[in-house]
Amino acid sequence: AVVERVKDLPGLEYDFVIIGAGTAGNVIANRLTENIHHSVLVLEAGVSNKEVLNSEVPFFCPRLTPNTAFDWNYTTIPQQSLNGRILAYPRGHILGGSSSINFMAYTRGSADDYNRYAKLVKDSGWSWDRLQPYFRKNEKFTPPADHHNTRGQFNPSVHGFDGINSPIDRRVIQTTMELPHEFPFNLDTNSGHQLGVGWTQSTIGGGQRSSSATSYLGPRFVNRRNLHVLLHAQVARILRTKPTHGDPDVRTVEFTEGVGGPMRRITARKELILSAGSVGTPHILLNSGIGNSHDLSRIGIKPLVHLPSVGQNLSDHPFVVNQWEVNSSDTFETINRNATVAAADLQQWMQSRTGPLVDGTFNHNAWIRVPKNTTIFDRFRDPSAGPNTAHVEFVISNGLSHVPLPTNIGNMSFFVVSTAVLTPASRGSITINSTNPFAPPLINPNFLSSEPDIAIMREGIRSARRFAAAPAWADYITSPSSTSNSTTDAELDEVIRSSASSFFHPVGTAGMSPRGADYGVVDPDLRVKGVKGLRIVDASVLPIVPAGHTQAATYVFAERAADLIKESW
Ligand SMILES: Cc1cc2nc3c(=O)[nH]c(=O)nc-3n(C[C@H](O)[C@H](O)[C@H](O)COP(=O)(O)OP(=O)(O)OC[C@H]3O[C@@H](n4cnc5c(N)ncnc54)[C@H](O)[C@@H]3O)c2cc1C
Repeated sequence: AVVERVKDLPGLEYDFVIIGAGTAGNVIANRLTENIHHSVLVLEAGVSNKEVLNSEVPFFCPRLTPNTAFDWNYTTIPQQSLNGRILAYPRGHILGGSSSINFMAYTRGSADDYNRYAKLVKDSGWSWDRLQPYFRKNEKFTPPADHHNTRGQFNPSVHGFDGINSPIDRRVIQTTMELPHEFPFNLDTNSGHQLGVGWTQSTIGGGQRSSSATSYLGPRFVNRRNLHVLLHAQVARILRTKPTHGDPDVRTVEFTEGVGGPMRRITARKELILSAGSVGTPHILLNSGIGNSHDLSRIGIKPLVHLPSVGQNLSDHPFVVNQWEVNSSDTFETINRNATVAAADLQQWMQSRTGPLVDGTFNHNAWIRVPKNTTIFDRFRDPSAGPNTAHVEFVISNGLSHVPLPTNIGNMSFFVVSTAVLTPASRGSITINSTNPFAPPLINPNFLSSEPDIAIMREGIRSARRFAAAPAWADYITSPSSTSNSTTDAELDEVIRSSASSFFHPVGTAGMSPRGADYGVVDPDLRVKGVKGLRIVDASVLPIVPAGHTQAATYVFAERAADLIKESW
């Protein structure tokens, strides 16, 4: 059951206590309670996902962030390489975590990404091949609610089976035929061989969002007698359970009951599982004295374990929007600027889960490597996980998706290609500067601080311009891109530094490393180094960001983690 008060819980004794009912946390909650002898409590700071319309209606996903009740509403510190700008850094503050507020793209990255993880942590269990059963466990492939024919849009053999037709789809596919060398069509970019242009697969089913809350905590699971979820429970820190010899035993957690409510404590009988995400997880560890002891002592926090990698090694994807004016009004701007149109579409969605709102904000992604003739890698090591891994992604959209729309666009409509650097060399951090556990952490993605990142972004923008210059767009696009005057490296750099922002994919802040390594935060079985009774299962353990949106990797890591935990008990 999901409850809002401690008094509504059956008691305060649980085998496992999970911190964070997010993407990964709910996978663990579901899988551990398959065994009726295991009792689980999940502590979630955020609100219920029930009847949050913008979380249900796929097309309204951009309305969930930033600055809403469903977002932690974090901002970054000023970004040095982005002209000192401060960026919004959304994270889900709702049952389902970021899976309840994200843009729903389901992209696995490349096989290279996972094989690199296995190598980095010296555990072949995290390789692409060995993770296949978990990819399938995570997925129930369903036909889209717009009833379009999906033949030729994905490869059934690489998937689990337990309103597209946007007006630009035809032109995207035509581009793959006109420029097959740079933009080949790829039947299924989730097969491990990601390169090329493919149809987007999304965490949408029956015309509405599928999150970890609607799936892993669906009614038949959340009502298990051995599973309880407490909302509005914000965890402050993890505490030593009892004095022990050797590594401290840390199965006790301190949290508030309700916003600003009293502090409570609870101790897991078996294990505490930290699933608060790439920002929340290092934040809680640092509040608990688990981090760089010198830094923690300096701000007045008593160190418990010296783990200097906590909060470090943050990698995230920066992205830039490229837009071209078009001669059609059959674009997202029409829904986003016209409340009457939106209301009619919503009416249709409510009645039948059909119409334009059943899809997210893009139907195609392109995964590309920078051209072989660039000189970038004469000077820098290629940062990709392997030769079949993209450096750049295009997210191809039928218009601008954020509301409110910019005020300076009048009645214009656009074709939009967002370019993201998938293989960043920059590393950022999550740190704290307060002993108050509820003060927000300092978030520094440190975007584009490493030279190859900006060089790759430049190539991505040039490549997007070539895409839009294909004959397929000639009778549609009516003006050069908004940044077309910028062509030299220096001019492009200015466009990038003045407009890049987060693609929302931070990982690595509690990174996995080989057993016995003197860096990293968790071992390959996800146990926190130097303590007993605590594991981390969420995106923060991925050592490097994959060349894909991060929810698929998070789900799949969590599925395997659940098996590792079950094996131990
Ligand atoms: C706006 C946005 C768009 C995105 N779009 C996509 C996309 O299209 N495709 C994709 O693959 N990925 C996308 N992502 C990224 C993806 O959603 C995340 O990588 C993934 O969901 C992370 O899962 P997680 O389990 O690590 O963390 P989360 O799902 O964020 O879960 C963490 C949970 O812990 C809770 N929590 C945190 N701190 C505390 C505390 N102190 N006490 C109690 N509870 C706490 C949070 O409230 C949250 O519920 C997007 C993310 C955002 C924010």
